[in-house]
Amino acid sequence: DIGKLKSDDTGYCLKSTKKDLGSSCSAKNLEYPVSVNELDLLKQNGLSIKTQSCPSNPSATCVSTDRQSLIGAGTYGLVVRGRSKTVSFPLAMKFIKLPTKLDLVSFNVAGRYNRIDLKSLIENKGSEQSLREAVALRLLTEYEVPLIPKYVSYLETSSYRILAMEYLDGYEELSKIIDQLSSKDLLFISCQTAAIVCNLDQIGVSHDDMHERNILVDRRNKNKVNLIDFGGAHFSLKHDHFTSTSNFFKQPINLLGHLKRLMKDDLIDKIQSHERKELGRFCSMMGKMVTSKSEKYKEEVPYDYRVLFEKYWKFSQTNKKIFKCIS
Ligand SMILES: Nc1ncnc2c1ncn2[C@@H]1O[C@H](COP(=O)(O)OP(=O)(O)OP(=O)(O)O)[C@@H](O)[C@H]1O
Repeated sequence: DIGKLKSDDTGYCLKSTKKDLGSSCSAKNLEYPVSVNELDLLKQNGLSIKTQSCPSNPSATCVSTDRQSLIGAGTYGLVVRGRSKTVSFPLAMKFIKLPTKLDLVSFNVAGRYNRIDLKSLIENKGSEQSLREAVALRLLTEYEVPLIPKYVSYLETSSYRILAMEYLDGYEELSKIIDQLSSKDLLFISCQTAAIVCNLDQIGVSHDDMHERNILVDRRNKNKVNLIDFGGAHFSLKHDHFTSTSNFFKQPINLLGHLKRLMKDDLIDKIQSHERKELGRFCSMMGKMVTSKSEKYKEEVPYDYRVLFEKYWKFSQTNKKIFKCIS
């Protein structure tokens, strides 16, 4: 993982881009010192991480970045393994150093369980303010949207913003394995991604940073997909923003290229052109297709979408209205 990182002027590690492949990030940039108070705060919240002495100052304590602890480092922070007393699954804990220019959102909470009030979030108005990614994951966890890391906790200290979420154990970035996958694998992975996107769309969340690095795949578990990195997520209930189109059908260029080759008759091109005319059409057609009880209703779904949904991507919907891809 360290091999794919690079250092930049500000001293943060950045994910490598195509241009800087091979550059490395010095260990100093992975130094995240933690104070006794910060460790206490984690403990009070039932959270724990592995620590080590800091490489540049062995008398200080740092977040451990050994092989077992380090998950990765993105543009904003370090992601390490952790544990929580309140959940049974392992955690991915994202540490973001301050001051980092961060995208925060305001919202209110309501009800017995202090759930996020979606309307206040959409309007970006409310008494609470938090990191966009933490709010998005918390909202999706509250709505029980599957195939997204579950939100566990969010803490702020004088040096860090810390997001604790479910660790996706055994998953790999699609970008790293895409060339080793069969046509059948790619169809199933893209189908699951489309289902996730339409589940987000129903709640009013658009990911807005869809690319193969953020699509994680578990090859040991029937190519199960999870979507990560909600730092650029947006909230709206117009149902016309994402929809799969502006993101899924445009951004993961490599995946899209594969799909174009796999699906006959320029199907993806045709659907893209429908989507350009009417944003939101893809997810509404998916909904129509899964709720059509008879062939007669299905005939109302335009031809290109029917071919896509009957031949390549098959969906069902649970009683909680969650779209699922049928393998
Ligand atoms: N919940 C998770 N489970 C497993 N791995 C994760 C999880 N979240 C993030 N990662 C890994 O940690 C690394 C950094 O995460 P992420 O992409 O969220 O960081 P970022 O700083 O927002 O990155 P970006 O540069 O894409 O904005 C990635 O390599 C990703 O695969």
